[in-house]
Amino acid sequence: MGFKVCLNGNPNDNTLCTTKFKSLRYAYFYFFRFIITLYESTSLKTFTSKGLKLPPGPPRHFLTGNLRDIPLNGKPWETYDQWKKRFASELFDVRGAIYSDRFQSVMACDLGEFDWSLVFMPPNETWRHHRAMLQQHLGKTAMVQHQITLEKHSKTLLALLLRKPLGFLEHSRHAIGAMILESTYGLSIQVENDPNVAVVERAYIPSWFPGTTFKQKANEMKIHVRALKNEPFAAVKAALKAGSASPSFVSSLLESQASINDSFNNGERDIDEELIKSISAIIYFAGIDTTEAAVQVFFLAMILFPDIQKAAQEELENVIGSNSFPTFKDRANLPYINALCKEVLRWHPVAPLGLPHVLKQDDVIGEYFIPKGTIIMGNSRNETLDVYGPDVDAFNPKRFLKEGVKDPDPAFGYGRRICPGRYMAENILFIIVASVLYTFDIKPDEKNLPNLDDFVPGFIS
Ligand code: HEM
Repeated sequence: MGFKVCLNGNPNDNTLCTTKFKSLRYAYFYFFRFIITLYESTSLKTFTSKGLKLPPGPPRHFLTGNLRDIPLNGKPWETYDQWKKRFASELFDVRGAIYSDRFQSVMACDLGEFDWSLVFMPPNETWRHHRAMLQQHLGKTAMVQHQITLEKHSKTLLALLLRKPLGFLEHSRHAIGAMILESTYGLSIQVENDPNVAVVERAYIPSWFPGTTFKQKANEMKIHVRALKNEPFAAVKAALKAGSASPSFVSSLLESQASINDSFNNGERDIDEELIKSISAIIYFAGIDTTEAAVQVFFLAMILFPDIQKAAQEELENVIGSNSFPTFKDRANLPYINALCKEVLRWHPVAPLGLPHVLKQDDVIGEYFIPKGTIIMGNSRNETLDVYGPDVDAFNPKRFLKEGVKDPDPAFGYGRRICPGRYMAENILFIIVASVLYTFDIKPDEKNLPNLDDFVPGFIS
């Protein structure tokens, strides 16, 4: 398993590197960095006296540590891959109990009031409880109950594509959002100007807005995040009261609140409204950008590899014929389409460096000392390339048709933090891929061919 031991154990460094510091902010930064350097040199003495050393890594600079080594442009996963070849080890699974913490993002948790989100929670009782609840809704067996909704919105996508093919990016986001919102809240999503879609979409930080200050952004985020949690939830409550609620995760939780309270931990931990709001809101928040990006990778691959597109269309035609649309019932008979979906996740994992895990307590691996607070990032991009043989850069679904080939699981993260929405994501990807390829040919704009170097680095690439 590949991973990157991140630098100097200061969880704030990654946050700092993406923020533009000016004048006074620089002064604050260097002052605190100086204090941290002093602190680190003291703790360094403690473990070097025991014959231990820090894991190998790029040499650190005075005051800035390894901050300047973090590549901000290009393809950072390639730099981390070079580091991994020298520094790799096994951590997330075997030592998952201590390598599953998160760093507390001040912007998201304190200023943006995102501390209810399980993505940022430390791995405590509350986090375990939230994950167990999500499992009921997003686990492998729970998927059957969402498939009708997913099929319905895949057809909405086809209708939108027929009307305006060049809007394929916005149509895909709309369809994925509708699938997630309808299965979670039972809300019927309008094709245009849906009020619930507008509410949840606004919860994304408006970082593009020129002149927006850090504080303004945080205040705005707070308002939209509260709306994301409260408004779709309030709509379900109102529908339940009026007797018009469609079955959904939220409605079933609200209806069975009392009985669930008795069965969970013998009633020690309540399923209150706050909990229902938090776990349902995180589904949209964590699921939309990631799944949308995977669908974008699919479109890109189909443009670049027309022979693969053709092979997939032939399978669909042979299995489904010409009088119907693909459904989940066809899935078992569509091995090439299933393999193509896996190849989308492997070829360009949309979260190429996963989400940072943080070490909860000091640890020793061999002769190395890993200080508490060290950030560990799985190099998922590298993981999904490494194990699949020499033609790793090629988009080749056939690799997944061979016996015993591993699924591209690192695309969904690691250990105890592995993405709880992965089955939902795979289901959405399948129905979109099958429906779109069955109905349309995807062709590039010859004058404006996409370039593989145009992938933008970031949590989602
Ligand atoms: C192709 C689509 C998706 C990809 C590639 C993806 C990938 C990831 C990754 C890499 C992580 C971090 C795991 C770690 O820390 O090791 C994560 C976490 C998470 N994902 Fe996904 N995800 C996808 C779709 C979804 C969907 C559809 C949902 C919800 C329905 C979802 C919900 C979550 C949540 C709640 C977490 C936080 C888990 C925790 O911190 O304990 N994801 N995902």
